[in-house]
Amino acid sequence: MAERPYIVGNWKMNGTRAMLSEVRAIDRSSQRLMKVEVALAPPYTLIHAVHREVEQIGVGAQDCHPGVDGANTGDISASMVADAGAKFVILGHSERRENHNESSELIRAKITAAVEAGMRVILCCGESEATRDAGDAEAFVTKQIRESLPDVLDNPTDQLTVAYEPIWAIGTGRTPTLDDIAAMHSSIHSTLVDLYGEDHAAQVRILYGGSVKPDNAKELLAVDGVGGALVGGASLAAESFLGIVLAAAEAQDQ
Ligand SMILES: O=C(CO)COP(=O)(O)O
Repeated sequence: MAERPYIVGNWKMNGTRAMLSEVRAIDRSSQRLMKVEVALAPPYTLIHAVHREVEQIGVGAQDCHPGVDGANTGDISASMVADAGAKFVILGHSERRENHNESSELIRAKITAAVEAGMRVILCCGESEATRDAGDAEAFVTKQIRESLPDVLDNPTDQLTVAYEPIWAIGTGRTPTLDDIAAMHSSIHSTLVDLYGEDHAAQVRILYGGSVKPDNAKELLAVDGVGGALVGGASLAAESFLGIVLAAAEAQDQ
């Protein structure tokens, strides 16, 4: 991978202001790990507070509405999260696809809105266990990526990160084999080459997500084509998240 590994914490529906002390600890320690790019995606309610707290690490959102403004009670637009301090948005997470019936078409509209608001996007993709067992995982993920990416990405190098998160590995303590991860990341890279050409695709980091912990991070991050990790549960405490950041720095040295 061309760039530094990228370790992103997705706090999901967790976190109150009491957790800002964890953010401070993550930020201050990440200062010593210049080899790794670190970011957190807290819930909307904490984006601004986290943004004000950090000096070294990035801050992002977990979603945005595809519209610009208007009568959408309870929704938050891309420019609103950008105004709160977010520099990127996670889109297409399987929890949103499942719990909110988000289609690839809607995700495409959200990516467009995020990019137009000047933000980077982490596009999530990943198959269910049934799809993997049927031998269709790579075809499924390729289709998800092709259908979710809009034409507006004129500069994917700066605008896009892809996160491969097999649904059955999220929050379960299970992970694919290292060979399966390598094969999927290679397949995703090929899709990006088809879409954007070799030079651009080489710069788009492909993260792995799903039960990344301090004790498995080093081997997962050493897999060919893995450019970082999208971390759920283990990002909620500074100690475990920093363990993963440290593993990324070590994997980089090897
Ligand atoms: O969904 C994830 C990150 O977006 C992964 O969650 P866990 O790390 O808790 O498995």
